[in-house]
Amino acid sequence: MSKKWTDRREALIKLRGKSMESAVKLAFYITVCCIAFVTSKVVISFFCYKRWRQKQQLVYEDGLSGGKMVMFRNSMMQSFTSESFMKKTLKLSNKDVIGSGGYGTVYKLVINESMAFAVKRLNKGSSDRDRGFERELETMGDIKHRNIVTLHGYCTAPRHNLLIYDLMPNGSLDAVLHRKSMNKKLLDWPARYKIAVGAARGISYLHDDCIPHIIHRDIKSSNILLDQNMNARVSDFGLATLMEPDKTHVSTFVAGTFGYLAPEYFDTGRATAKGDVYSFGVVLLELLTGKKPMDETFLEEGTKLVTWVKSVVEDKREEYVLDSSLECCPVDEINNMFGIALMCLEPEPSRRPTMAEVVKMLEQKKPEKFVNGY
Ligand SMILES: Nc1ncnc2c1ncn2[C@@H]1O[C@H](COP(=O)(O)OP(=O)(O)OP(=O)(O)O)[C@@H](O)[C@H]1O
Repeated sequence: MSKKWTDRREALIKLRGKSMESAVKLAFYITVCCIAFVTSKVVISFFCYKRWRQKQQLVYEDGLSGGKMVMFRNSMMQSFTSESFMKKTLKLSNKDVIGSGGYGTVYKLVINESMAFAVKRLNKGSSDRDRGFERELETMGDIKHRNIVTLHGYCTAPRHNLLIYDLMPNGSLDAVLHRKSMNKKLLDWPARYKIAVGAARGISYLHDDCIPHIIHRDIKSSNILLDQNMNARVSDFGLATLMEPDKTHVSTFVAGTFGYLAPEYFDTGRATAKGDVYSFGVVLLELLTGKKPMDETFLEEGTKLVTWVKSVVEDKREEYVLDSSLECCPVDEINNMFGIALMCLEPEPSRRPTMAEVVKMLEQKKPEKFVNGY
């Protein structure tokens, strides 16, 4: 009797062992199947994305000039080919110049009565850098936001690289604010506030919503362009990175512009999102005072816009530094913007707000009367 029980127990144990073994095998097969399934999905998605990207681009290689033009396809671009576009860009001359900066010259390219672009001709780099240039531009081509100047395509040719942007009919904030020939009346208080909010939204989008996150590195009033409704559009993002000589090392190359650079940048040479916040603070001061960060009178007195405003605001004499054309504007709204500017200009980066926080603070105190809405 007891032997019978022992046999049964052994048989039972063997059976359990076998079923355990098959359960482990089953789990193993299920895991392998799952991994294979996920991997195949990733691979398929990758190839689908590559095909989609190819479809999104119109590529034209010009055998004669050795150039290549890539247009990111969108509804605006459907009606003409890269070939005709390239031919028109090759005809651009001095009479089409609308501006120039540290990276090159900007031309107005008119396609027809209803369509025009801004073409930026960049000084040429090495071929290695050009490959990096193309990769980065493909990323930039994906960025679409109403407060960012759209990049429609690019052209690489042996002697120059071209970037094709939306043309901003009202030029740059710098020109409207500081050039005597421009109509400063366009910039009443609500218009300035709208520009501040729009630019903040654009930069916040680059910092938080783009993957990978983008640090602009050169926020300044000449990189804030104005569309037909005086909405702010941030331009030139990524150019500082594109043009950097060697991205794999910490660079001593100063990518930004004096007067806008955060103090820590001079010590570390590292660009950060908080550095952009500082530069944006300088732009807010420009909007409030109507003065350039490196105004000649500041240089003569051995000071600069930020230092001058900080000392006056500490004494609660904001009206003394305010642009004379803003004197009749609501004091609390103006003080609010001064307060936000000073937070952005904190010497210690960790004490500065993020751009998302700046957007929120600006939106909380919007002026009641806005030009063309928000
Ligand atoms: N998309 C655009 N639409 C209309 N005007 C533009 C456009 N892009 C640039 N501009 C004009 O061309 C000028 C030069 O632009 P660019 O970006 O080359 O130099 P910058 O920003 O002034 O200086 P830096 O190159 O040193 O940053 C701008 O100030 C602006 O007036």
